[in-house]
Amino acid sequence: MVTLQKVHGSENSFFLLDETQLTQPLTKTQLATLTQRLTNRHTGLLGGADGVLAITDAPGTAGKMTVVNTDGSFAKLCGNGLRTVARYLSEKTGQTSFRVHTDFADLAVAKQPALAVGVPAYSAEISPVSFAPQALPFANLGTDRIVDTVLPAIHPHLKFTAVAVPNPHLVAFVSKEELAGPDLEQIGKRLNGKNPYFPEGVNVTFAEILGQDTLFARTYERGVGFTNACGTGMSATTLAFILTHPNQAALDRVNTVYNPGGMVKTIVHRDDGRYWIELIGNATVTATITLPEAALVDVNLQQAVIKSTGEQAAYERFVAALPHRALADTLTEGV
Ligand SMILES: N[C@H](CCC[C@H](N)C(=O)O)C(=O)O
Repeated sequence: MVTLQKVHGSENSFFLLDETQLTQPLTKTQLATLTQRLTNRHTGLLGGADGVLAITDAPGTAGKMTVVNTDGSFAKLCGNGLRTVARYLSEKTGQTSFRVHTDFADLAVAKQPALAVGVPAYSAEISPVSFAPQALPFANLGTDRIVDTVLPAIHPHLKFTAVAVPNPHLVAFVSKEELAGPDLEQIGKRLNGKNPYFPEGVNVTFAEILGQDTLFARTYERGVGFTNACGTGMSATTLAFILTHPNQAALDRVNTVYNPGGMVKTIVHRDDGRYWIELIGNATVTATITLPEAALVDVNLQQAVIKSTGEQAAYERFVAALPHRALADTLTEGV
């Protein structure tokens, strides 16, 4: 038998699969097929999700995280997901501060004080960071560095910042009206379809500046579409905030980033000239799903036995007490 977890960070939800339970790891094709079925709002379980987080052994770290989007594409990183993987591996190994392996870096994670009763929290290192066109990649935009830059091919007046953390992000600071308007979806769909600018797609975030060190972020995700939160998106947005609004944000200072699913804290660090972002937020497990290994491999979900953990009620109490819920509630996606 195999047990998966339904998890979320800021209501950015995933199925977490520890593949070390399996007699042999899934192939990339099997993982992509499983993800497309399991996360589908109609054919999946528990109303679907925003992706699958697969854990495998990795020498020298507590484990490796692989991120699969709902469309079956693989992502270079997932910030909200990394916090839930950190919790899973912490509870599996008893460690509270360790590294998780990804194809691009071994990332530091740590258990943090709970955000509220019944709302466990973890921090996750978001890195490596690069502004280089080759890192996103982007092309045909008339520049090789996009920081606070108008890109007329994409929008007539918004100023964008493009950064890989290491998955690709395009960020713009907008008004409350723009945040809820049609442009984010239009740009997100266009740059994640066949286009000459971001050939591998890009996560697009619109953020409203609420005050010093305080943002509200909404993301149209590469390979997924709108989600309630995007951890790497909120991390990239905080870095862009510091670079483009230096009188309202600063390195090594705690930022609060609200999103339709809740809230995270971010701190941008710069060590030896290299940026990395510390992402702190909830790691909630809402259910466990148990089924025979053969059924999992064949994506035969009828035999799945689902058990609720009861944690979601505590998370909803925490979120209900947050400011900016009125704005969030107009933007929340089905979990
Ligand atoms: N869709 C993203 C991966 C998931 C990132 C997001 N869920 C996060 O929390 O960072 C991509 O393909 O780059």
